[in-house]
Amino acid sequence: MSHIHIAAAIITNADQKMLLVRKKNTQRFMQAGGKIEAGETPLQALLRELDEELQIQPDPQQIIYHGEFHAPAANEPNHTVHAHIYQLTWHNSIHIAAEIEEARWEDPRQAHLLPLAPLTEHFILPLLM
Ligand SMILES: Nc1nc2c([nH]c(=O)n2[C@H]2C[C@H](O)[C@@H](COP(=O)(O)OP(=O)(O)OP(=O)(O)O)O2)c(=O)[nH]1
Repeated sequence: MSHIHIAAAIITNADQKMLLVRKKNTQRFMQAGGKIEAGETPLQALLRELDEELQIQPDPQQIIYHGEFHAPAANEPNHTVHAHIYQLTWHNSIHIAAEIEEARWEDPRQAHLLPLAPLTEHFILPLLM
């Protein structure tokens, strides 16, 4: 079993909805974020991914760290994600990159109705309940 190290974010808006993204050619919704590259801290990786995927540049001082969570990887069989999970609020617009097929603001109580990555289903939603 291989490990994928990622940094990902719980992003909520003024309506208490959470942002879920579905990447191109995949089925499951998950947190914005992605793989941590060599030489990057998890927070640096998060800020880079949020800029790349959503064109947002949140203030690092306003980002809360929840810790590291492990779950089966959504899109890569026989891989586990080791995810550094952060949380922030975002009240402005987002502009999704080509690698994101769909982004939606979802009520956390309704999110279980969507196909979700295991990390989101088993760790993120319980954090928000
Ligand atoms: N971003 C993100 N990835 C997740 C979550 N849950 C989960 O299993 N993953 C998995 C999906 C992928 O197998 C892996 C992230 O890889 P990715 O391909 O999206 O990352 P990346 O943007 O850095 O893209 P690349 O370098 O591979 O092109 O982690 C999640 O909530 N957010």
